[in-house]
Amino acid sequence: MTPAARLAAAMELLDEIQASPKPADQISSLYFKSRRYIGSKDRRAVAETVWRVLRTKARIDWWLEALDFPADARARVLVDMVFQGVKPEPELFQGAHSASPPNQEERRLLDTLRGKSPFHHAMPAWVKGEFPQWLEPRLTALWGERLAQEVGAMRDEAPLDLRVNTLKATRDDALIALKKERITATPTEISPLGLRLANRVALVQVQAWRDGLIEVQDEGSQLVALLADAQPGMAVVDYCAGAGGKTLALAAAMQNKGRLVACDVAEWRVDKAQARLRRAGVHNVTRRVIEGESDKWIKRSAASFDRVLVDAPCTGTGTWRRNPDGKWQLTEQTVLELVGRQQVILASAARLTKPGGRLIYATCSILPEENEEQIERFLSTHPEFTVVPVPGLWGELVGTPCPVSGPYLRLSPYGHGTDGFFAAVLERALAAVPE
Ligand SMILES: C[S@@+](CC[C@H](N)C(=O)[O-])C[C@H]1O[C@@H](n2cnc3c(N)ncnc32)[C@H](O)[C@@H]1O
Repeated sequence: MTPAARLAAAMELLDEIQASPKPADQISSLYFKSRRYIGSKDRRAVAETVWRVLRTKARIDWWLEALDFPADARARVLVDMVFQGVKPEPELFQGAHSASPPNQEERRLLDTLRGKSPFHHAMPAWVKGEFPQWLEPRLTALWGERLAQEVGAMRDEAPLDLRVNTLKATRDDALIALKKERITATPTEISPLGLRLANRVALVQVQAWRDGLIEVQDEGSQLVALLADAQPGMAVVDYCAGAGGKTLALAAAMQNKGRLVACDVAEWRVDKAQARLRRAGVHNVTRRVIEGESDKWIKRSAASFDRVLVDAPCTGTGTWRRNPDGKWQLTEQTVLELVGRQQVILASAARLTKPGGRLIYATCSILPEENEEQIERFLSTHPEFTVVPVPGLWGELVGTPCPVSGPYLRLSPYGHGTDGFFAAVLERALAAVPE
């Protein structure tokens, strides 16, 4: 592809992303799947432009509005181009599959912006920080003076983290295997099982991944799984298992011994877990599609699990580094709906916990209403559960210096270099609690 064709493709893909309510990565993979002639280098270059525009959309739109210019995909890519210091030379708009050359208005826009910093002192915090305006009061209440740094870190691209599959390798084994394939990785600081890659790689081509020595998992997610303290021989349920990211980690902690049930309402997600489990050499997992809270299996299995992990559906506000488009689709109404669903899911899953067993609630959200407030509400209606403070568990279960001092695990890209995560560990009383 010529640079001109790449530019045109970026405009086209961005346009498709903006026209669809589906996540950007889904639209992007459909786009490239239906254009097999686009090679991997070109794909990477086009995606890089599109993702950069999504990451800096508020800033770009602020400039477009200030200059009285309609904000569409083409204008956004042109503004990004000028902020990248690329001159709109005629070759960039010539030849097969190129976009049309900038018209007079567009030329004026590009001339005005040339050499300017993308940041302007008059930009409000939500524009500089690239988050929806309606979230500003909540994020300010959450982070106060740290707001700019916290949201700044959420704008950056996330690193690629791997979890070492202890069923097949130690962290040192995995490091050596990766080195043999000329892949540079460094041990993560908080998770004892994590490796962070210096550069993005296509893992399907990596033998260590194909052999199941490593799996993609954010460091924060690894820590949540470790806090669940799933042990060999236990009965464990991963209640919102999805495609099995945490199931795999739980199975490794259990050394393949005991019973691990991975359930979810979405059959297609549970199906996706199968190949991952096989690759990882996991054989103590039963996958189960449930109908929802009224599923008969839940009733039948009441009070029969030592560990119940609820990795609840959430706003994903902790994963903005990976899904920069998600934040622009989030509404207050969605938050409200999710909080309601989480409440119902948590109460339903709690029934599965044995007396003396533990219920672990986690989200990849940073919002207190999905996290601390959710737990407080649950505890007020479930007196048989109490909080087990994370710092007291950390030494034995994780072993690195504990990153939090409060009762819950709360991680953020700025504070910990992980995705934003929350986890609470609750324990069910051995005997019934009097009313
Ligand atoms: C955050 S994702 C889980 C990610 C997964 N645990 C992992 O580590 O890869 C939340 C999951 O909850 C599932 N879910 C949504 N509503 C549910 C319900 N009522 N009961 C069980 N699972 C549900 C979704 O299908 C989704 O897979």
